[in-house]
Amino acid sequence: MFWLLPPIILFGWCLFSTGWPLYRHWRQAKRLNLPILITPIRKYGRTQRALQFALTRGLLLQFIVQLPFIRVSQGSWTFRQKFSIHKQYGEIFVLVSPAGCEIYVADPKVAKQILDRRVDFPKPGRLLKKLEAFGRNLATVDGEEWQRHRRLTSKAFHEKTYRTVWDETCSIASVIFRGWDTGDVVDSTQADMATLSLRVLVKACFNLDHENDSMTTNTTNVVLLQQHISRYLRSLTNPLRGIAKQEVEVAFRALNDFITRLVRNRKPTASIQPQNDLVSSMLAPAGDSHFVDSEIAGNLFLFIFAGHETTAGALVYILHLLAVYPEWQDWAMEEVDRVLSRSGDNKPKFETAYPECKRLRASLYETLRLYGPVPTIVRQTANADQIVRCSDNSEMVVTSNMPVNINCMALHTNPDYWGEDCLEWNPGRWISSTPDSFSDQELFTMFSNAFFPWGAGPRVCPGQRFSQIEVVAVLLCLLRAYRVTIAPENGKSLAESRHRVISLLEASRVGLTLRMPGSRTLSLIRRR
Ligand code: HEM
Repeated sequence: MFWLLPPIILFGWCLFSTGWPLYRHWRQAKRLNLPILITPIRKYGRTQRALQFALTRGLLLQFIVQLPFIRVSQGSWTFRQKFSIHKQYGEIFVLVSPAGCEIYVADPKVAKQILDRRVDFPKPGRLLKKLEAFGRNLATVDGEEWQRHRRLTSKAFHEKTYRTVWDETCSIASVIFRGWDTGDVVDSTQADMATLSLRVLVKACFNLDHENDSMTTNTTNVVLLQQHISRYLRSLTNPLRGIAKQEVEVAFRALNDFITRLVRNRKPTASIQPQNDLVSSMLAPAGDSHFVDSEIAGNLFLFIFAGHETTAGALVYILHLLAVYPEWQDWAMEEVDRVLSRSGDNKPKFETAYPECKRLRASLYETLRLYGPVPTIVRQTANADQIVRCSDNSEMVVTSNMPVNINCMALHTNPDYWGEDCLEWNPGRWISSTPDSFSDQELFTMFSNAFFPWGAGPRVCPGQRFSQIEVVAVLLCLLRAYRVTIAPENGKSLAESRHRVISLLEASRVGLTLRMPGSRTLSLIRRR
């Protein structure tokens, strides 16, 4: 019988090491007076990895897969489950695991209060430390320090910047689409959109010209820089995904070198010849606030990452969605033709063309609603309890040091706000006139209460307008000359290929941002 002892001890230990913390956290959760969902599976732990393995290989029975605690224990669950868990547990619930308690919020009124109350609900510092390898930056600091970072960086976003974003995007996108127009299939959508958005950022924020500047003399350099960023960021979100340490170090050194050279080149002339861009804004003191070198480096890294990874992701999704839904592509094309015929110019101007592109903006909003790069916005309470008012006017007390996640995916797919077709990609929902009339069409704002792709409140994304202009310019350049379609795969019908693309969209994963696992081949058909 002695042989039974080790497995019994092991089983007892597992039970105790999971059960005891689970019990303590459950007691803590009870104080919140919220619905409780308990999972014995620890986020990022070994059991979660084993579960993920079993789920991806279909090794579990369907009824087990459908258990709520299994549904919230898989990676990227907020994207995959959409509103469904909240439908069962309510718009606000607390998830209890051996690692602790976390509140999930899909109540728009509560989400807005949390994002508005920057001091009561700061960002959880420990999560953001990873983004500080180059120095402290706007996304990783709080309190007065955050105010200083925001003041010094926001000076860089003005109408001239936006005009540069528009012009630069139009010129780069036209070249990319000409390159795609070979009659062949396009399998470089992700790489090309990442390069495009990085080049636009490098021009608009750093005033570096990819053709004339010695730092980014040719396409290869931007592509290389993009690869280093991508490798470095992947290593942050998933250190276990087999990226060799050496490769990460090479990527880190290359990025560090780029940032250091950029600052060194600009420092001597920053005060004599300010260039109105992000680098100038950070080098020039505003009143008595200024940045030290590591903060400049930290912010340059942040803007490189936040400014291109998110927009590139949105572009990849939108191109695939337009290809999957040709009827909405026709609808968007109608607007493009009208905007271009009005301006009578093949080179549409930012000031006149952009405000007219409402259907293109609607297509972006609808894409971000279902495939926004940031599916969850994380906050926590500081050292004091906080009271918030819910949509049903009841009060909720959030205890101190409690993680609070705004579940944007759930907010964006709640049928009460978005209707029964909430899971369909339907850009028309954003336009308030009859679908085929232009005269009185307006972009709907009634959804804005339950729509948080760029966050909200004081920490709302400073690149919101930047990214909208970039995406609209890409779509305008695409649809004025081409139609984008799914390239049928060998031996598959078009319907089957479309179906495969939809499955791929739904297989997206949440890392630092939401990403499709690879892009499918698209093709361009010339319109005229
Ligand atoms: C479709 C494109 C984009 C989306 C969906 C997006 C989304 C977001 C979201 C949700 C946040 C807030 C996170 C939070 O509150 O914790 C954020 C913050 C931020 N974004 Fe964006 N973003 C986009 C493009 C950009 C661009 C183009 C830039 C820069 C040019 C940028 C720079 C930043 C920065 C610096 C922050 C941190 C702000 C702070 O903490 O005060 N983003 N973004």
